[in-house]
Amino acid sequence: MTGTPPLLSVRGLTKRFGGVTAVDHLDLDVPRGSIVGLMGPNGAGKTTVLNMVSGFLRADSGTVTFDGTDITAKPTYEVGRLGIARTYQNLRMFTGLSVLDHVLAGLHTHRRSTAFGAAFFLPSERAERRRSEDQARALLARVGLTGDPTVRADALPYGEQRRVELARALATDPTLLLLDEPTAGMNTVESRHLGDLLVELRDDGLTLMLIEHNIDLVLRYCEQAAVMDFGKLLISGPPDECVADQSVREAYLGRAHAHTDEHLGTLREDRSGS
Ligand SMILES: Nc1ncnc2c1ncn2[C@@H]1O[C@H](COP(=O)(O)OP(=O)(O)OP(=O)(O)O)[C@@H](O)[C@H]1O
Repeated sequence: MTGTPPLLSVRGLTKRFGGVTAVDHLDLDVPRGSIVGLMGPNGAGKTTVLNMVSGFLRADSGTVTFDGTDITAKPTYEVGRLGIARTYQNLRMFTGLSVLDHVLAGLHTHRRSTAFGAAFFLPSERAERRRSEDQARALLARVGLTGDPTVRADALPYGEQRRVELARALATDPTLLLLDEPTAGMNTVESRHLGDLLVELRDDGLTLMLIEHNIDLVLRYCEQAAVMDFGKLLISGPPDECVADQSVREAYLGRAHAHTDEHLGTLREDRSGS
């Protein structure tokens, strides 16, 4: 990987909300074909970074470069078209929509059908629809969802809804996948299955950046970690080195407890009081 430019490169990225500097001159690289774990205590600025990279939020300053293209000011749909997909911390299932339809919605951007063809249900449209459904079913199988795809997505257990979201994101055929707490609400076994799936996706050529609080998963599945605190990058590098770093321990545990290991199973320290 050395010598290859990173797939995603963030430089001096800054976002303020009123008096809060959510992201503060952040520099971050995501190497091609890697899984990068973005960590940090609650409120550190991680989701705001994902929001800026994916075009949901406009940066106050700094740049985001994706595959050699400056995407800093690009809107979400254009960022998506260039090959970045994301999932959300809070699930966004459409009420009443089936599992299959969620994935078809992701595939939609790649379908070549026309409004005219769809309206008159031309044979080519029927064939296209069948192809899309086959593709959607294959994607669902890929993420480990083998049940009836015609059931309502919002009726599925939480962990399975996360998988639907992943299938929807994969349906857009991304180069870079951004995942905001993909294992939230999953037990250890489900989390590890998801981690194994992420490695398979990486092996298939995808690059992934995930916000993850579970240190076990970051150590197990990520080649690189980046830890934020108060909007700034504390450290980036091999996950074991990041976790062992004193500043990281202090950020999570508070200075007084930085010498203890007791909370490092899941690094999640809520400083917001919420
Ligand atoms: N739309 C917004 N308006 C105002 N403040 C915001 C907004 N979004 C984020 N913030 C603030 O910016 C800071 C960083 O928030 P962000 O959600 O990016 O943190 P995070 O590291 O993702 O936290 P968590 O792990 O809890 O999801 C926090 O202080 C948060 O309250």
